[in-house]
Amino acid sequence: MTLKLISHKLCPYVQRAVIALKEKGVAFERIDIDLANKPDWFLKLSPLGKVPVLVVRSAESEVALFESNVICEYIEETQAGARLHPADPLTRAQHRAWMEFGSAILGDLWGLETTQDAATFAAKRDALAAKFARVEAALGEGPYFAGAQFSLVDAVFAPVFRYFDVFDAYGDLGIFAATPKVRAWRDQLAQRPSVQTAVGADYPELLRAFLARHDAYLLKQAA
Ligand SMILES: N[C@@H](CCC(=O)N[C@@H](CS)C(=O)NCC(=O)O)C(=O)O
Repeated sequence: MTLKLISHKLCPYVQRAVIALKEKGVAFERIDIDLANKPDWFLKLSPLGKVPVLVVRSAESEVALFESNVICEYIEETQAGARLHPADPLTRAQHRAWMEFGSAILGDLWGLETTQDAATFAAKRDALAAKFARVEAALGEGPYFAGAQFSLVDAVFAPVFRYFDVFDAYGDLGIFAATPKVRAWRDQLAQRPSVQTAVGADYPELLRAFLARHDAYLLKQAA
């Protein structure tokens, strides 16, 4: 079986799949596409025209999986290596719920990036801080979401935090001020090799250029 991940260099949903594959030590091919100019072959594979897509090829078939959390689950179920889900069904279900929460937070983050006025920016920032307060309440003693064991919840949140690394360069957004456990978790994830290598060295530069294209309030604040 071969695995091919259709990717975009900035996409946090792609990164969670990359982190899961790297944590498992699985070989895969990564193909970056331009989302502003999607190739026809990609549009045929991806029903919503979104990355990531994982193309699973065997002697019998070639299947294109979409939806990042589904891709992570498939990787966990089929690949050897470290277990990225807890064995207990109830705890596993809780983990899946927090993986969904990680996607919801990304939606809020997207709103923050593309906001162009101060009042909307402040409201969105506060909404995001409130969501991280819920994460704070769910965290234990660390270092990872579930304690000592790195899990798919960590794979989902690591790229969320990585976005903030770039925002931090533009001043403290105040989002993590009241969430010390989230801050410690974020610092821990930043040291994980799978997380560090999930994006290229050009990531910060590409993200800044992306924000500039969206005329983000965030960048104006820094000017
Ligand atoms: N629910 C999807 C979201 C993926 C997603 O939004 N990907 C973005 C890039 S980060 C995308 O492909 N956008 C292209 C578009 O919507 O045209 C998942 O979890 O895989």
